[in-house]
Amino acid sequence: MAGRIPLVLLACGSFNPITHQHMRLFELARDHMHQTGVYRVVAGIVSPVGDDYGKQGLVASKHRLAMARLALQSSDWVSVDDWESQQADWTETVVTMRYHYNRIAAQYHNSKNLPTSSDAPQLKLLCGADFMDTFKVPDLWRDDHVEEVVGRFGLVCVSRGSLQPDRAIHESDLLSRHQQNVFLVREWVHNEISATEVRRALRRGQSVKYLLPDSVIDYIKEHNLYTHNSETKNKDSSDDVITWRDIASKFAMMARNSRGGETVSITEKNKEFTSNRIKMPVVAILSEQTHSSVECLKMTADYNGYWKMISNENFEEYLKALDVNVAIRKIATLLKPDKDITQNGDHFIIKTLSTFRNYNMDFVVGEEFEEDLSGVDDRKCMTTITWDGDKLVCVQKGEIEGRGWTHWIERDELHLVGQFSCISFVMWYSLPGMIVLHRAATYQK
Ligand SMILES: Nc1ncnc2c1ncn2[C@@H]1O[C@H](COP(=O)(O)OP(=O)(O)OP(=O)(O)O)[C@@H](O)[C@H]1O
Ligand SMILES: O=C(O)c1ccc[n+]([C@@H]2O[C@H](COP(=O)([O-])O)[C@@H](O)[C@H]2O)c1
Repeated sequence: MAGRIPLVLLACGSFNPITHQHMRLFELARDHMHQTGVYRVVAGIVSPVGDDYGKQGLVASKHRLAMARLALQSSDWVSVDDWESQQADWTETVVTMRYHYNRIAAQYHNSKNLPTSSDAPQLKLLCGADFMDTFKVPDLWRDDHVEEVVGRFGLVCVSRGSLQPDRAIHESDLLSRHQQNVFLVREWVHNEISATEVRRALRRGQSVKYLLPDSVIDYIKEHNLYTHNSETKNKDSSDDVITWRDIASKFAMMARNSRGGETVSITEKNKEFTSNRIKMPVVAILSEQTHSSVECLKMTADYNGYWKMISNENFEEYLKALDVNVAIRKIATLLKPDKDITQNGDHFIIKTLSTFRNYNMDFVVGEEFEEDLSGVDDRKCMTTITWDGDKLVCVQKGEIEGRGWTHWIERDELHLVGQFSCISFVMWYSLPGMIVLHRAATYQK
């Protein structure tokens, strides 16, 4: 590793409490940065946010620091730093980065026995994909701060669930401009440990063993940390106190966890909301203009997943009406194609997979595109998919009138109805591992 740039990774967050996955972030990031052939990771820092952050259920920083220290006893390169949490007010991330960068640079310059060829260490922010997604929440981050975080320092971002950080970069001019300084790390072992879920389990008296180190579990028990009472800390006392931070954290949580239907609704316009609970970098003024940005945060149902077909009604009739030849019809009706759906906001990739043929759709809701149905009935259509509430409604304009389909989710079942003028088919999918009883009558057209 001689000649490489020494690198320190800094992770900022609540760590409420620290989990195994927080620590995995460091290991994944270090491997990735070593693979670049450019960097040599020399240290990692966990920096828990101060108590003024005001996030729901945030226990005192002395406990979050103590738990992080216990957890990281097994690491010989990652440590916990209390500077951020000791500040009188909530501290913006870039301020924490500047502090650590200056501290590390001073140490480097004061060090007597440095090889002359040694480069000064760099500092990069380590985060999960949900953290990077919060950059786009209106008025949450100052643009010049994001510019400094990614431009001056740099970001190492680890994938989380179905969030697509490469798309977030593509859609942001600022992030695209500094793309060479944003390192995306793919976590192949999907690990959806979330501190929120850990706290929920603890409140319910359920086991969190193997999600957290035993020493942290013992600490939580000893100090009776995560209870129904602690979770109400910083909870809105009044419905009309809405801050951008509330919206941001709700948005990030929904993006990560939502399984349908959850929305952020702002009922009052042109009203100024200030928070007496947390120090805000901005005062959120919900004007007509910002109201519409909040509307953008609405999450519709989450279609992500690998869906197994469990029922298929009237499909042969439908294919027949589309003039699909008898041989293909026979094969198609014997198959049970699965749906592999990747959804990132309004961007969808729907793969229909079978042993005979695969059919892929890649679309953005609301944007018309030319759909080539080769392998289905070999026609072309101008296709637009729109939201009708939580339903995805597809209109396929072309030779056949009234052609289209509708997808929707009920509990853990995905439904598909395809139709044109007078004929329709119904398909029904479940996530693997679910036991679903077939109640055809309920779903007949
Ligand atoms: N399972 C995970 N995969 C990838 N990144 C994660 C994961 N859990 C946490 N992180 C990242 O760790 C950092 C600190 O996270 P934080 O303390 O907010 O924990 P969290 O599990 O995200 O909490 P919460 O459940 O309350 O949102 C953030 O950058 C976050 O994106
Ligand atoms: O610097 C900012 O403007 C800024 C805006 C929003 C969030 N942050 C930081 O991002 C982290 C988010 O942590 P969490 O637990 O809310 O996911 C936490 O360390 C915050 O201080 C920072």
